[in-house]
Amino acid sequence: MSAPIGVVGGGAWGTALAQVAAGAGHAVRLWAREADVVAGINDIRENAAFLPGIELSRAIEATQDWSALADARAILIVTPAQHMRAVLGHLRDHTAPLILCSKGIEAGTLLPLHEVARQAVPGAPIAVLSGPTFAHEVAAGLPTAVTLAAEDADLAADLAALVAQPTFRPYASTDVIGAEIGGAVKNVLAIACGVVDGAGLGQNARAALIARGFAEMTRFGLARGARAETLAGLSGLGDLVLTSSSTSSRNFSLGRGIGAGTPAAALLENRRTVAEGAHTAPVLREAAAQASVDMPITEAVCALLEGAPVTATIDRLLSRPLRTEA
Ligand SMILES: NC(=O)c1ccc[n+]([C@@H]2O[C@H](COP(=O)([O-])OP(=O)(O)OC[C@H]3O[C@@H](n4cnc5c(N)ncnc54)[C@H](O)[C@@H]3O)[C@@H](O)[C@H]2O)c1
Ligand SMILES: O=P(O)(O)OC[C@H](O)CO
Repeated sequence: MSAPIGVVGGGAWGTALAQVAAGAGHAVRLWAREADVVAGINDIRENAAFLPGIELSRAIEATQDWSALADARAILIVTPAQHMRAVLGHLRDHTAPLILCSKGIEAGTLLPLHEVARQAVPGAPIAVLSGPTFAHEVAAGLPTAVTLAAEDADLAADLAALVAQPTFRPYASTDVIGAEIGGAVKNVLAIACGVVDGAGLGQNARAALIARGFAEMTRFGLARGARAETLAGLSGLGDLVLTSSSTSSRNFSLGRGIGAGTPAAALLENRRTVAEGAHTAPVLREAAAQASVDMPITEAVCALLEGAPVTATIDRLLSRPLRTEA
């Protein structure tokens, strides 16, 4: 039997990716933080806390023991972005490739996650997997495609082949920063689209916001070294289209609640699942200021998360001076 695939993170996405890896024929070791998640996966083949209703493969063994990942041939990292550095501290001496599947930018350092991983696990090759992927659809075997990026083109192709299934098609890329920026920024834009929906501003407004949001993602991405074609691909525009129009998105739903008049603080209090856009927005605003990139939609989302009134925030966005589209 070949070496197992490791997965770190027993939330919805880590569990769905464990199911994908098992479906691709691998033994899978899934490290989860919660004892109830580990017990549920091993005993009744279900992650009732984060991915209820999906029968999980017997090839998945859940654990809270870091040493169970020692012989993994590759490890998928799927914790919330702001916890990634702390979690990777447990893997410091690993040399197997790490595939980062989380979406965000580290607060404080403003580093993209692949640079966090490079610092935290210096001996491991780093790759990024990102794209339009609602966990429950992927776990149910519905089809999608993702970007799998590594600086080394051969590594990207090898890792893509390792996790591919007919219903899970990774497209290899060498644009690591591009794959990361699309996923991080779309979560913030999804909150904005949810606000438009919750406030009843109509479908034209949402389409305009998606287009101007994509312009914002592109400006920021290009300033940080991303390639335009990656931003227009699966991990950028593809994921933006998905998340900005569906209540299956935690970020869109958060925005919808804000738009309908519930304070952001109340919506964020005591949640067990993560809406990454709420954590990414202030970090993105700071990173954009540092790069001298204008991101008015991101600024509006930050204001709403900080408690600004919905109508006044939308009015401010709509009354910006007219400009050219390019
Ligand atoms: N759910 C999806 O459909 C999906 C798809 C693609 C990418 N992602 C990304 O994957 C990442 C994980 O999201 P998810 O949906 O699996 O999470 P989730 O909302 O289902 O679960 C929350 C996760 O956070 C973990 N957590 C909470 N506090 C923690 C701490 N202090 N240290 C370490 N871990 C902690 C929990 O153990 C749990 O795994 C996010 O960056 C998300 O944007 C999610
Ligand atoms: O539920 P969301 O908003 O975190 O979105 C999940 C994934 O990122 C979609 O690709």
